[in-house]
Amino acid sequence: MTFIEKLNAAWTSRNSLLCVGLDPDLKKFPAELQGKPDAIFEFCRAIIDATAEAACAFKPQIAYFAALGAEEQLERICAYLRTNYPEIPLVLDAKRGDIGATAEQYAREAFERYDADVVTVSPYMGWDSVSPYLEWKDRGVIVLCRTSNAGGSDLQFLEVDGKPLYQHVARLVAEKWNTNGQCGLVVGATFPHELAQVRAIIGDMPLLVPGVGAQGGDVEATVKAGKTASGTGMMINSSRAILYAKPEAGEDFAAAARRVAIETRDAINRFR
Ligand SMILES: O=C(O)c1cc(=O)[nH]c(=O)n1[C@@H]1O[C@H](COP(=O)(O)O)[C@@H](O)[C@H]1O
Repeated sequence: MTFIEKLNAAWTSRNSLLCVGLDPDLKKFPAELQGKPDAIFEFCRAIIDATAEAACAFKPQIAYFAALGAEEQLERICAYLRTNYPEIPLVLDAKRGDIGATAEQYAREAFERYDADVVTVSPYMGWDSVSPYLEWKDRGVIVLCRTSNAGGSDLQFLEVDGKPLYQHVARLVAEKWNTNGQCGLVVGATFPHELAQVRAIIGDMPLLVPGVGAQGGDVEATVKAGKTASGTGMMINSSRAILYAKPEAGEDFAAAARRVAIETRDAINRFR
């Protein structure tokens, strides 16, 4: 099964467009996990089990693991997802970008070491920096287009031939790079107008849409701007708002995460 087939099946069978981001930050962990040698794995496993019902995808962000030398715990989390939730796409958020020979190694890291379904990459170094990932025909590549952060405008909004650069990226990926139907784009929920522009350019290509929750993106505007005719087309990511949800009476951290994940999924579904 290819990445796109798996994602389409997950959208339909799980009735969800919510991607749960795994950005484990030790400082924010609950007291019971503090000081444990495999706290990152335990935290992520509890979050995965608590939120899987509401998720169409999981997205570990590699920096949170690599910064602590905790890649082995990321390997275990990816293996846990593969074994227990094989139907849920695993998005490795690494935002790679380098010359072809190095990109081959990054692709092996993403698709062999972590066995991810799809990896995020930067388009900045062009075709030969992205093509090594596309050699993995059953896997996916999600290219940064209009990122959720304010500073993304520094380059992505530059006018080139009368159009902003992010629109050139959208067209390039949709028309030239996506020959095997395995590409997607990142567009932030903080830019719904640009999300609609991108959707108009790319047809039904999937979008990773971070920025709801902690970054304040509007769910209604996001869904209306980015959905396809079938009411899918997006993995709408939320990380911190789910991972570090404040427990209500009687809840532990995982129950709080589950409550917020379900609320977020349902809020998204209202506008599909
Ligand atoms: O590629 C991404 O996932 C990404 C792209 C982008 O434009 N903005 C963005 O926030 N992200 C990632 O999405 C997650 C957002 O986390 P929260 O703001 O906590 O929901 C982080 O892991 C970011 O690294």
